[in-house]
Amino acid sequence: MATVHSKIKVATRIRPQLEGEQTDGGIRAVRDGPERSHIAVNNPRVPSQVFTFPFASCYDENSTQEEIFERDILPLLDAVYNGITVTVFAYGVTSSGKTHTMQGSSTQPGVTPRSMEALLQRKAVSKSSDMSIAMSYMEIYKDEVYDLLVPRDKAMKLPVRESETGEVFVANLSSEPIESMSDFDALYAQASKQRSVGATNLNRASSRSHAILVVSVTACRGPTEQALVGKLLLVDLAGSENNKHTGNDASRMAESAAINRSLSVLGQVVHALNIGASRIPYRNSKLTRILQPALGGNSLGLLICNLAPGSKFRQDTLNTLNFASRTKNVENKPVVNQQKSNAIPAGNSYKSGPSAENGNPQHRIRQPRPSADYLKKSRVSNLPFKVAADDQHKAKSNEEPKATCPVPAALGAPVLTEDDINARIAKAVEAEVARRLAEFERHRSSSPAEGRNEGHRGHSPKKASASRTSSASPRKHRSLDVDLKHRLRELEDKYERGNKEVQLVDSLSPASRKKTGRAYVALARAQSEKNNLHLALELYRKAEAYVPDNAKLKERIIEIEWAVKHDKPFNPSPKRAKKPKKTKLHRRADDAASISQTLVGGLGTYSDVMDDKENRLDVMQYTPAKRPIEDETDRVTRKRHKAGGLF
Ligand SMILES: Nc1ncnc2c1ncn2[C@@H]1O[C@H](COP(=O)(O)OP(=O)(O)OP(=O)(O)O)[C@@H](O)[C@H]1O
Repeated sequence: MATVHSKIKVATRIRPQLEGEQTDGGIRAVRDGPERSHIAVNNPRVPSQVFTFPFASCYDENSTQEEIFERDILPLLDAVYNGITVTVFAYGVTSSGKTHTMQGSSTQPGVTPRSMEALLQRKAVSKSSDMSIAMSYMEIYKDEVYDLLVPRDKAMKLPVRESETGEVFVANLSSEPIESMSDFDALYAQASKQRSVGATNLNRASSRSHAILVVSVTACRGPTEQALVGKLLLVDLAGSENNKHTGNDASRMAESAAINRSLSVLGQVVHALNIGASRIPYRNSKLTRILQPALGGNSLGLLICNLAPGSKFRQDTLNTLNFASRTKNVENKPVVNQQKSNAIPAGNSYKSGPSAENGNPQHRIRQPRPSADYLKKSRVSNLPFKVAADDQHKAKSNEEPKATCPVPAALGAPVLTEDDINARIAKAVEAEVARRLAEFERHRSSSPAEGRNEGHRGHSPKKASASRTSSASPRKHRSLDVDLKHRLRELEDKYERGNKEVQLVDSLSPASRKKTGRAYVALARAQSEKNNLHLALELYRKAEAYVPDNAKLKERIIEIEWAVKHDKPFNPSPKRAKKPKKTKLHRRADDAASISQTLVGGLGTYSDVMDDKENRLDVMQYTPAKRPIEDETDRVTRKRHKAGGLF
């Protein structure tokens, strides 16, 4: 059976306006039909432009926790119950409502308590007496993993490892059995108190870490001695931060840098998956390493993008929507996790450590590490959705190459390995052959009519038919052959180019990347001035491969895409008013912020990047004057000298 891919589902939610917050109504959730909706964002600088971002679910300010749970989460719990890993992650700028959506409050419980309640209810009504539920809870703080079920003063940094089957896991992470909601509430409340939270200007209780709750559901099914082990990962990401707004002090700034860096890697992983890169940078952060199964791997994924309605968040909103649009193209290959039930202690899927009470995480209740011989991934055909075939183990990982510990294929992470690409090319060629043969057949079967037409052109039908069978057919075959070869070459070239480009980007220093990005921007700009929008778009996208975190560039791409889609001329947004020159004192005060932000290059750091002259891409600040294309290089060079930096 063929492998079935499942794309990450994306839901968006606009939070209500907070007290004292300024909004201009520039962002709306619009329902186009029962299954179709989009987010509309006005371009405040060009009022006639409305950017639209279609998603599976778009929730507006009035949406309730219940609505989101019923529509988007509940259907996924079936999958967990059937042995599949499901990852739900909340993403968005700081104070956009991620924690509210995932955790909620006592009066408005969010996704996490509702999911736990639903799973426990399922366990209660389940005929299977051997269903067990357990939870682990961790946070990633400054790129280190800590166990939230362990008292804070005893919590050690936990390593992220990989089992021999390729399963990525957090070593020594404790796990507690859950029998009832009161069990869960007590543990969760205690653990949540340990999560790193701090006050910023934007959020009195801003999450300074990414929190990942893992709920494992083990169900032993009948006499087959097989247990299905489904997992639900509920991820409350820390928000990307613009330190202009947060007013962070030095220690918050370090946290902020770590948050933005990991989110930036998340964006890079999604970008690499989108362009079919041969190397996906999962290992560049603990967050992406742990979320690897949900990002082009073997779990089902739901991304909830939280949006803040305030006008000062407009750029962050566009960044978030941009990220969401890319994420919805990421394909996973979900598999069912099956274990022999005799490998699992009766009544509970977790081993008890010798001393759970002593607080030492090394000796607490731990997750079993499934060993290669009894961990088996298989297909289950009667699930409410389709899952991947066993050919996962044939695929190669597209993780970055590793000398000592290659990622085994059972991990299911690979998307678009070399073999995949070849398979795709072969498939595309096959489809092309089939299409052309069908066309050819159609053509042949309509020969009498053609004969009549040709008769009109002065040939006798007989003659026409004869000439077709004697000479036209081989000629057609020949041209078919040439066409196919040409197409195949095109596809191969495209793949080669894509790979080379990624390799090239990887091999360049950050400064060279910026330079190359800028060169593409200059060329793109020249083309957009000439109204060659398709070419300009292509060049801007190329530039993006070199500077993936430049928010302004992303915005420019969205604007041109909009113009191309609506067949409208592209009018660059008006130049922004120049900021007053900063004094030495101001500049010094800003230094830490802009340098760390620029180095981090995280999503949602646009203002910081743009305010850092040295690194400015200056996409929007060009004058749409009619300059000949050859002047562009000079202009860029001149500007670079003037700025004393790369530009
Ligand atoms: N849908 C909503 N309804 C009512 N209040 C909300 C909603 N979403 C968010 N809020 C409120 O907005 C504020 C910020 O929300 P929250 O703390 O969930 O943001 P966050 O994205 O998790 O922020 P951070 O990344 O800084 O942790 C909170 O006071 C929260 O109660």
